[in-house]
Amino acid sequence: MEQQIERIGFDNVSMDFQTANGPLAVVRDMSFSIRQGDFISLVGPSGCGKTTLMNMAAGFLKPTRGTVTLDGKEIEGPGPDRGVMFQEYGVFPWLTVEQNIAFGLELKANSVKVSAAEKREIVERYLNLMGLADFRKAFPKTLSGGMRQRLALARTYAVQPEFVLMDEPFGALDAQTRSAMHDLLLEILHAEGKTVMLITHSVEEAVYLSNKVLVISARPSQIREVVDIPFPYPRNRSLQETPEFNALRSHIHDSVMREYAAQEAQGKPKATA
Ligand SMILES: Nc1ncnc2c1ncn2[C@@H]1O[C@H](COP(=O)(O)OP(=O)(O)OP(=O)(O)O)[C@@H](O)[C@H]1O
Repeated sequence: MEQQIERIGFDNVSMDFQTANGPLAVVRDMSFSIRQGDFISLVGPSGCGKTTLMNMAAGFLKPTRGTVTLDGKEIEGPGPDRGVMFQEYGVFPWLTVEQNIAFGLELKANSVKVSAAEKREIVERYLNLMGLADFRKAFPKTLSGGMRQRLALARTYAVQPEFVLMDEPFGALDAQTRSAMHDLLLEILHAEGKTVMLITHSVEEAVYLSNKVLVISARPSQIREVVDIPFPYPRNRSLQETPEFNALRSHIHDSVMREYAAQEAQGKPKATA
């Protein structure tokens, strides 16, 4: 079964940061697998190390101990196989909408041959898919928040990464736009079959989008719970009205709140770096 193949593996991973107040143990002995086709969400208290874990998968950070692997090989750095989308830095303000989408392709062209015609076709495809075709010459500052987010998604997707790593990508959006982005994302994933790692503070978002939710504990973080989300794809909004959805949501919510309380009890994070 495709679903069972491990693609990204965290094997006994620990991360300590050196801070002005001494070493800070952020991640401790964490092991988990992201399998082909998974949509896996990480939820947990603020500052517990979710971004740190994503940065390791992206290849921006190496663990202090343990290994993070891609198809069994240790991850040594970033690559076009992993598209990363952050909340704030998804788009370049000095490039137009179409230039932003094309940007990743320029980088990719260094490693994989992409012809000019192919590039145009990919840019067109994502302009249309994201409803941005009429804004191709616009600069990001003239777009709404939702449009900018769609642009960021288009840019990440245009490179056609196998993995999409997203850190709170919808955090700044209003509820309606956020909800529309969820459905757009599910639609694209259904069409293109990607493997996704999402960090979110919204338990509802995690349950709606994922097939697996990892509840991360207070620091030094470990996996408190792995919750399988059994709803088949494609999903739609009516799922959120079901008792099964609500039961999972409140279970995960309670679990996260316990970790928030545990982290509060440890005192405020000492690191300011
Ligand atoms: N380069 C660094 N040097 C020192 N400390 C760091 C560094 N990067 C992160 N930290 C600390 O590690 C902890 C975990 O940070 P991280 O950003 O991974 O948490 P998070 O779970 O993503 O938080 P949030 O949900 O608030 O975004 C924090 O206390 C942070 O201050």
